[in-house]
Amino acid sequence: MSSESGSVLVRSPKTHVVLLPSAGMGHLTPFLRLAALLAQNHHCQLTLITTHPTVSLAESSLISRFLSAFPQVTQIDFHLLPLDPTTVNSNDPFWLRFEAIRRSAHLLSPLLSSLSPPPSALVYDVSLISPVLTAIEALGFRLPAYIFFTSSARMLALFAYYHVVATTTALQFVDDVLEIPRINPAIPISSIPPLLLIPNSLFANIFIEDGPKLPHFNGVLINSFQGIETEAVEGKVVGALPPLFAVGPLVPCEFEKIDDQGEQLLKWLDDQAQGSVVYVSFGSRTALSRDQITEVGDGLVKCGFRFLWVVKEKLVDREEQEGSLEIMEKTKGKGLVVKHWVDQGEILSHKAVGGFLSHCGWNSVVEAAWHGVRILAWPQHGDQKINAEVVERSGLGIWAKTWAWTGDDPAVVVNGEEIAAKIKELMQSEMLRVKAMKIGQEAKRVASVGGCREKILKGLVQEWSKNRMDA
Ligand SMILES: O=c1ccn([C@@H]2O[C@H](COP(=O)(O)OP(=O)(O)O[C@H]3O[C@H](CO)[C@@H](O)[C@H](O)[C@H]3O)[C@@H](O)[C@H]2O)c(=O)[nH]1
Repeated sequence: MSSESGSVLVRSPKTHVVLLPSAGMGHLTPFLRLAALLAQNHHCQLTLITTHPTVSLAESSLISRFLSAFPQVTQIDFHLLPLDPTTVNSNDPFWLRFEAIRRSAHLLSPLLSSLSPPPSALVYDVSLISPVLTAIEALGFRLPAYIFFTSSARMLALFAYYHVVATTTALQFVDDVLEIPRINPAIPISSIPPLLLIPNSLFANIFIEDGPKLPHFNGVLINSFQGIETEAVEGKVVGALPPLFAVGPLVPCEFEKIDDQGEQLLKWLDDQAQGSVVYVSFGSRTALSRDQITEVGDGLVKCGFRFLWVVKEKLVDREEQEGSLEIMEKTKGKGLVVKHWVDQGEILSHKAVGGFLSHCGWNSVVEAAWHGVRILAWPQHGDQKINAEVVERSGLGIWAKTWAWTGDDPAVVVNGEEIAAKIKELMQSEMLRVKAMKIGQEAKRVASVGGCREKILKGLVQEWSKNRMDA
C-alpha cells in the first residue's frame, strides 16, 4: 500500500492546533489524515476533540489506531447531550449525530478555555459551523477558526451560494440550472442533493444557516488539488469567501492499515492479472436495497471482468448482520464479494485493480485519483452527483447520468444489463486508463516534498504560529 511517510519540513513545536471532526468516516478520515500531516511533517502540537459515542464501529476503531500511532496527540472526549429524535427532521443516524453535536456545541467553550497552552487555531468540520462559532465567540480570547470542507470545491461553491437562492420555503432556479458566479459550468438541478430541494429538511436548514457564516472564518481548508479541480487551487469559489487552502490530496496513511483485511482478499487480488479487476464500493454509509444488490450482482457477472465487491445492507456497520448473502454464492468463481470493512487504500493501490464502481463519496474520488484508478460514477445521495461531475470533467472517469438517485429510495433499481454495459465501457477504455494514470501522477506531484500541498500547509502553520499565546 502506498502510504505517506513523514519528512521533516517545518519546526514549530508550540503551534497548538485543535481539531474537531464530525460524525461518519467520510468526515473523520480526511480530518485524521490532515492531523497526521500536521503532527508528522509540520510538528504541530495537536488536540483532537472526539465526540462520544461514535455512530459506527469503524470510527472508534480509526480513532484508536490514530491515537496509537500518534501518542503525542492529546485527545479530549466530547460527551454529547442526549438528542430527542422527534425534534429533528431526519432519521438518518449520521444526520442525527450532526445535530446532536450542534446542540451540544456550547459545552465546547469551557473545554477550549481549559487547554494549555491556549490553542493557536481551531479547525473544525463544515457540518458544525454556526453553533461552534457561537461557542468560540463566548471564549475569553480570540481563537482563529478554520472550516474543513470534506467534499469537492464544486460542492463548496454550492454550500456557499445556496442561501442566496433558497429560503426555507422555496428554491429558485433559472432554466433548470443553478448559476453560481465564477462556477462554470452551472450546476444542473438534477445534480443538487435531493434534500436541498426539500424545504425545511435538516440538510437544507444547515446550508441556509451556515453558508452565510463562511466569511467569518480565517480560512476554509479543502481536500482537493490541481489536476482534479482547478476551482480548488484558484480559489474560484464564490466571491465572499475567506482564503481557500487546498490541502489535498489527503490520502491513506500508515495508521489506517487494518490487520484483519483478510489474507483471502489480498491473495485473491494477487492471483488476478494487472488492471483486470473492477472494485465496487459505495463508501461507509450507503446501503443498497436487496433488489439493487441482486442487479449489481447480475451486472458484475455479465460484465465479464473479475470484481471485488464490498456489500453493505445497513447504513451503520454495527447493524450489519453476519453471514453470507445469496449473491455471494451466485457470483462464486467470478469475483470476490465481502461484507466487512476493507482497507480501501490497500485495494486501490493493488496492481490488479483497474477500475472502481463508486458512489463518488469525495474521499473515494480522491483516493482513486491518487492511485490513478478510473471511476464509473454511480452517485447515490448528497454531494455525490456534484462530485461525479468533477470526475467526468477531469477525465478520471465516466458517469451513467441516466441512473437515478438510488441511495434514498429502495424502489429505484438500476438493472444488471445496464450496469454490465457501463462497467465494460469503463474497463475497456484505454483513454480513461491513461488519463486516470496521469491524474495519479499529478496528485503525487502535488503531495511530494516541496510540492503545492506542503507549501500550503507550511504557510498555514506559519500563520498559526503567529497566534501563539506564548510567542
Ligand atoms: O469498507 C470500507 C468502506 C469505506 N472505506 C473508506 O471510508 C471512506 C469513505 O468516504 P467516502 O468515500 O467519502 O464516502 P462516504 O462514507 O459515503 O462519505 C460521506 O462523506 C463524504 C465527504 O464529505 C461525502 O462526499 C459522501 O457523499 C458522504 O456520504 C473512504 O476513505 C474509504 O476509503 C474503507 O476504507 N473501507
